[in-house]
Amino acid sequence: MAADSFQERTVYPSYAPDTIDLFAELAPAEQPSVLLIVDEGYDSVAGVIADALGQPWALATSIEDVSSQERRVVVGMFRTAEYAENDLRSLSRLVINTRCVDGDRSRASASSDGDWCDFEYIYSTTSYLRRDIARFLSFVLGLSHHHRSLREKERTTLLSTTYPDVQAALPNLDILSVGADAVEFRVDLLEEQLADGTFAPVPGVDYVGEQLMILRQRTELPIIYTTRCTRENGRFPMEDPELFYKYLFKAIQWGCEFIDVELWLPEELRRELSKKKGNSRIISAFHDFSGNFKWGSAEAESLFQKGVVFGDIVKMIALVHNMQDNYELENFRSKIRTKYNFPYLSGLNMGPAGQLSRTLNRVFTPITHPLLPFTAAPGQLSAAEINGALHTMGLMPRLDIYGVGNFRSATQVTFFEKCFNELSLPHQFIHFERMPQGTLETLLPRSRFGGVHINPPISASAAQVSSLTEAALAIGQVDTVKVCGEGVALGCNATWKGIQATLTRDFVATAYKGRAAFVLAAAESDAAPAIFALKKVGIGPIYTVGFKTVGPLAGGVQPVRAVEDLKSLEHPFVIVSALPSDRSSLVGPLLKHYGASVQESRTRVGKVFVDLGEGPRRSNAMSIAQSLGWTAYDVADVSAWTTVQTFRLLVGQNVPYDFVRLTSG
Ligand SMILES: O=C1C[C@@](O)(C(=O)O)C[C@@H](O)[C@@H]1O
Repeated sequence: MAADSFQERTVYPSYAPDTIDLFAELAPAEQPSVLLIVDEGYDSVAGVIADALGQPWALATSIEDVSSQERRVVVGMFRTAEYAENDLRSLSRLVINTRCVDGDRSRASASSDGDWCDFEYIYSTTSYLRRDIARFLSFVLGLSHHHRSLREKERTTLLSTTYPDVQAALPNLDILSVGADAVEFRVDLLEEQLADGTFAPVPGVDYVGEQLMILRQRTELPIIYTTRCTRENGRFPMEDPELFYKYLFKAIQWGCEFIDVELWLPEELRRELSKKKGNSRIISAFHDFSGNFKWGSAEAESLFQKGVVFGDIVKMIALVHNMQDNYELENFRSKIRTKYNFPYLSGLNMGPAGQLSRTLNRVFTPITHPLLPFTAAPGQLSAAEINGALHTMGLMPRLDIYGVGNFRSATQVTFFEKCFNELSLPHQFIHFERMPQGTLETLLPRSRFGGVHINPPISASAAQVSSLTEAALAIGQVDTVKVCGEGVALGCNATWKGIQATLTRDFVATAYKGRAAFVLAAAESDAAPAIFALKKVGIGPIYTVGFKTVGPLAGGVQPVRAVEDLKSLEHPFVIVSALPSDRSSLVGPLLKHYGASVQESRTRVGKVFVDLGEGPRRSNAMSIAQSLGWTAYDVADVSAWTTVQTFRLLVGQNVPYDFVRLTSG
């Protein structure tokens, strides 16, 4: 990119609620063609990866073996096979080096050097393997939506962790990351203990990879990978810029969502990282600790111009001593928006005098937490402190957020109150058991009305809202009404998002592409969010049992009228049951019917069962599904993901799934 090409950058809408959801967006074009390099004795990872992708797999001992496989077959080739780097490239497959850190380390290979592989997957079989694999693959295949959903948020924050060993963060990570949109992994602060008891001056690549793996297994948040140099309040030595390149390039290969690239690094290195970044995004970072930095200077503007060449986000941070510097930063921020049309400036002042800027910045504001060992920079604030300050300044008015319905109401009230408390949000959660007709009309005009979550949902045609999201319209149901601007109420559906998040927790979206699904329900309305979610992941034919689909969701959906029909239908990859408890005994026989006939090949047993039914179940469908080797989720899994979505829609803040599970009992 030429030095002045920032003017040609794509500019994204600063705020667009989920109206941009289109079926085509998530449904991937085709199944990927993947080659895994595996160590002998560790080849079972190829089966797990293939299963997460919903593709068959095979092992190969030579390049010729790989070439003879169909492209959709995930091939695991032993590292010991004879091959040259060019051979790998000529296969036109996505090459992923795998590295297990369990057990006898001497048998596992060290981290790879160079770019002979596209990505490197570091794993441990002891816990969370499947969820971690699905997340990694979704990201490297470009199927994750972190960047898009961050773009859509009005304010984003990053949790600035400062651990010498991330293991120490794990017990508190769920609570630490309430309100955070990303977690910063400070590579330079890691302390690797060597065999002689001393600490490595720079943590080794293998150690860093393992620490990253541990962190990623415990948070669904995107990672910001940072190698902060000594001059900018970090510990990475500056003598050798190549060292930074080596570690940052590894971050790309490890599938980190964001990498922090310091602006002082030679242009060549920054260009190279930008060329190779794939789906990762670059944060161009500049810190000034001199205490003399002037936001109004020509230097500040030219630093921005330099940063934006290879930076998707530009971070500029200066140590200040005067309140005036905050006003100058705000002028600078608005100049960057108007003159360069660039909304992704993260501009901050460090030191106590700069704290105002930490409340006004909207892009990846670093946050600390009282449970962290120390703050990563002078003047850093917690999410609670920032929210408190915003409220005091009148920038975060107190809102009344309503919850309607009796199902799980007690836990929902507790959950919202806990989050408001933890984040020092000024809002109030008000709960009604029922919503008599006309309630919404009376709530909407109230000045403090901040939105409502309605369970069970109301019909989209009856919702008295200004507009509907595409999802709410197609599903025909509104479960959340949020306020977007004065007097504008948007009717949304969060349930389908909860179902979609559940479906893609252990499987990559491509696994669903073109495969069949069965949906069981007593009425279309009970199944509509599931059908929408299934269409979003590109599922093939959907067969319905117990109801018929009419209206916007009917395309590609076919009712099963008689048991004999089953013989002629494609075997399902997914079964979703939304049956009420008194009819839930229908599910078991269907699962058994297809469970017994899943042996298409030894590699394709992975199938998905989702039980959306509430209340006591007549059958133990979950255990039947699990005993047949299916991945099974119940309504509590879906509800937790739906709560994550609802909280985000209504309050604009992120809460981790595990925190929701924790607080919901
Ligand atoms: O760049 C930044 C911002 C920061 O320096 C701060 O001022 O909060 C903290 C660092 O961890 C982070 O990498």
